[in-house]
Amino acid sequence: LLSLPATTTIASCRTAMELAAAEPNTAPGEPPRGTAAPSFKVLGVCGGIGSGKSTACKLLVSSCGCLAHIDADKVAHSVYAPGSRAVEDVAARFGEGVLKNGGKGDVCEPREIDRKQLGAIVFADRSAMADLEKIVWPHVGAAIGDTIGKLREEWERSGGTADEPGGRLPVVVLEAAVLLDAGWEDLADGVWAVTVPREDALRRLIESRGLSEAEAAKRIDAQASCRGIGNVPEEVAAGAVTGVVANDGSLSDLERVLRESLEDPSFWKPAKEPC
Ligand SMILES: CC(C)(COP(=O)(O)OP(=O)(O)OC[C@H]1O[C@@H](n2cnc3c(N)ncnc32)[C@H](O)[C@@H]1O)[C@@H](O)C(=O)NCCC(=O)NCCS
Ligand SMILES: Nc1ncnc2c1ncn2[C@@H]1O[C@H](COP(=O)(O)OP(=O)(O)OP(=O)(O)O)[C@@H](O)[C@H]1O
Repeated sequence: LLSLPATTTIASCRTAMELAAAEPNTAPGEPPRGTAAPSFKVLGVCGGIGSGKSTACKLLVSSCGCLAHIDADKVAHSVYAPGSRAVEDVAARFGEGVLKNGGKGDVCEPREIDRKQLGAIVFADRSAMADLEKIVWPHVGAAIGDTIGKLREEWERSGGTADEPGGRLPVVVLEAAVLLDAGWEDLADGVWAVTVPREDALRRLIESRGLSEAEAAKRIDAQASCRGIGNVPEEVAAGAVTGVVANDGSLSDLERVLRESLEDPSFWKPAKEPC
């Protein structure tokens, strides 16, 4: 049986077959014409806070038939498993104050990170965040690689086709704001940046997260120096970002753009020549 971490979502809404049947020019049982299918692919999705990355990734699975969604934020949280090596490395760098109960709990209890305390330090100090990233990213990258490997194995074991009932497009969606800075684009066959006008991101963060305008602005600005967030045109020109998804309309506009993008070969890295 496939055992995947709780950080992976495999949904079962519309199947690739249903999608294919809904496509006017596609024979039932075939993936929609021109999509990245049939070969197994990883789609990296980056973008700033409030741009709509999570919303887009959920739609890619629930409405567009992609296989699974890996959320790097959740993977990072799982790296701080109580008592893990990462917990001790973080405590050694940032002090016992970033541990629950200041690290002074029952000696038999595994030591746990207090993410709120840690966040208060690193979101206010870019060089502290860089130190944290150095500790955490290698664990996150390895866990993501393992999960992709398991999904690929499972896909291949199932016959590697999208044309069975319940079959889905063999596309694993990897959501990570820091995808490019962390160097995880090598895991992906395409990298999309979700973009939104600043005033829309502000409004969405104020409405959906209850942040004040000043807090929302601070969080948006804190990510402005991240690759694939503050410099999307440059990353497109360099070929690191293969597609831009403008999330400046309604949710149904977003869904339509995602479907079109999945089918557009120019939104993917060029296929590698066989050796
Ligand atoms: C600082 C931590 C403990 C705060 O945890 P908390 O649960 O309070 O916040 P959460 O993880 O949900 O992050 C809040 C927002 O900040 C963004 N964010 C988190 N880390 C980073 C980072 N290094 N650079 C830019 N944005 C980041 C997230 O994408 C999210 O939009 C946590 O974010 C963390 O460990 N960050 C470092 C690891 C990392 O880079 N994670 C991001 C993807 S792997
Ligand atoms: N096209 C849209 N129309 C209306 N609301 C939207 C749209 N896209 C996203 N939203 C809403 O905006 C809010 C932020 O979206 P979402 O959580 O997907 O952003 P995010 O980029 O994943 O943020 P974070 O980096 O914090 O995870 C959510 O409440 C979401 O429902």
